[in-house]
Amino acid sequence: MTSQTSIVTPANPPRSALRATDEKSFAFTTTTVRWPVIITKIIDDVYKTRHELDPSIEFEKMKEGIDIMDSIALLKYEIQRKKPLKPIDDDGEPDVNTWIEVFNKYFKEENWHSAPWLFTECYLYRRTHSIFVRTKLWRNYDPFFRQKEDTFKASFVAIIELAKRIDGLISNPSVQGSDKRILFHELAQISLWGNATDLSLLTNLSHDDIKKLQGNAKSLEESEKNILVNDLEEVWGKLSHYQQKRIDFVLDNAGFELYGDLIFADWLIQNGYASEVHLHVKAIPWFVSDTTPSDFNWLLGVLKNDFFSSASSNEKLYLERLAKRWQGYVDNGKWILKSDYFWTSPYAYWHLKEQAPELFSDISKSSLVIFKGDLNYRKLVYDCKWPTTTLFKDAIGPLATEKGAPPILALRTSKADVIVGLPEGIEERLSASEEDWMFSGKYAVVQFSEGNRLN
Ligand SMILES: O=P(O)(O)OC[C@H]1O[C@](O)(CO)[C@@H](O)[C@@H]1O
Ligand SMILES: [Mg+2]
Ligand SMILES: [Mn+2]
Repeated sequence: MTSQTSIVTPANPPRSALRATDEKSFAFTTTTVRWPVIITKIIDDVYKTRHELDPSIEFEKMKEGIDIMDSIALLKYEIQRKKPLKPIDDDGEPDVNTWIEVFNKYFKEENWHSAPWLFTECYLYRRTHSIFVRTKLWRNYDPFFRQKEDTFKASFVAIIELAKRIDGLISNPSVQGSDKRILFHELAQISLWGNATDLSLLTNLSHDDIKKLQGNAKSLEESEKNILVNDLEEVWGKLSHYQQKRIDFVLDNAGFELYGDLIFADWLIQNGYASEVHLHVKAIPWFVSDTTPSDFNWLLGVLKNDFFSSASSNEKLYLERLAKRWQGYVDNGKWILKSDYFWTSPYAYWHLKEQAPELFSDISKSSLVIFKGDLNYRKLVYDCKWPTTTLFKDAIGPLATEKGAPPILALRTSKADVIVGLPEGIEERLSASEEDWMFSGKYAVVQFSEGNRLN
């Protein structure tokens, strides 16, 4: 066990790291069971795309497709045989030197199980990216796009419901002050539970989930019971006092989760709680479902088009109105899309200021930075074995205390075996009846840190 006073590095987190060497951990299940499935799906996807090509004109792309499938299969083999990690090949990407450096400094002697899980998992997606980026004709290919698109299609019912809901809220400005508080809770929860659609856990929206997302008071109450710590009321108390009115989202998954986040962002703008929303997305395909700039543009595009063929003309109207308003935010600079390579780096967010000073000073200007989803949470708390009663502020380290640290809100459904900030007794109570409570995605935490503003 490392102590908090020694220097924190990717190989030496503030507590001992989650690792696949612990066979009872979710890190182990992920490494041995979930990754092989995820990787096999990449191969299937490339196979499908390749099959649709015309050999008389796309011969070279077909040939490259075979090489890609080969390299991906080799990657799977390395993982399953617990092979040593190797440096990322110099693929010319803007972040490749960081990866090579971190590898050489800390992980040269490690294998797929011995290195911290946070590193191996990020490294897996960076290795995958490298395979595509080193080709000529598949450089910009996203092997997860097909899955993202399918899940979005399947979320049709909830998408229409939310479009109607936000339309009603916006065209009815007579909602009283006290109701705004309830709406804030509702929309933040839509954004929170949207994360349950994460593709890497291979889950899909069930009919019940969809109903929960429709936002009636009863279902809201019900899902609220599964939020183990909820700081939303504290954030609500501050929201109307914000001077800057800039809110940032460090986004997570594309498709339905992104849609729910944008519904929330739309409401914040319409009600004057934010005048600008900065949306941080991933620069490369990441953890299967994460939003890239092209996923964001795709979403705006399909809402405008006839993507949902089964929608009635009335339903299409709601979507069109919403899409037009959202496109307007983008065009007028109210929604600002950003993708910094730090978010897909091997570093936990304890290193944000040190590794990405410009990004740090940028988010310092925000009134509230909302971190979505499980991986962002793992990176905030350094993915290590904190006692579950550790204060959130302690677990996010420098991001709570450093000069300029902005107010932070984590909206996280719990899908990994790390969680902090729980009241005494919760861990014991849940562990007694649900072995998988920490990583099943059933429970959530909503945690706030006020940061250390300059003024
Ligand atoms: O999209 P999210 O919520 O960050 O979840 C990412 C998934 O990847 C992991 O972080 C690791 O596989 C899981 O814990 C989680 O299922
Ligand atoms: Mg995911
Ligand atoms: Mn994700």
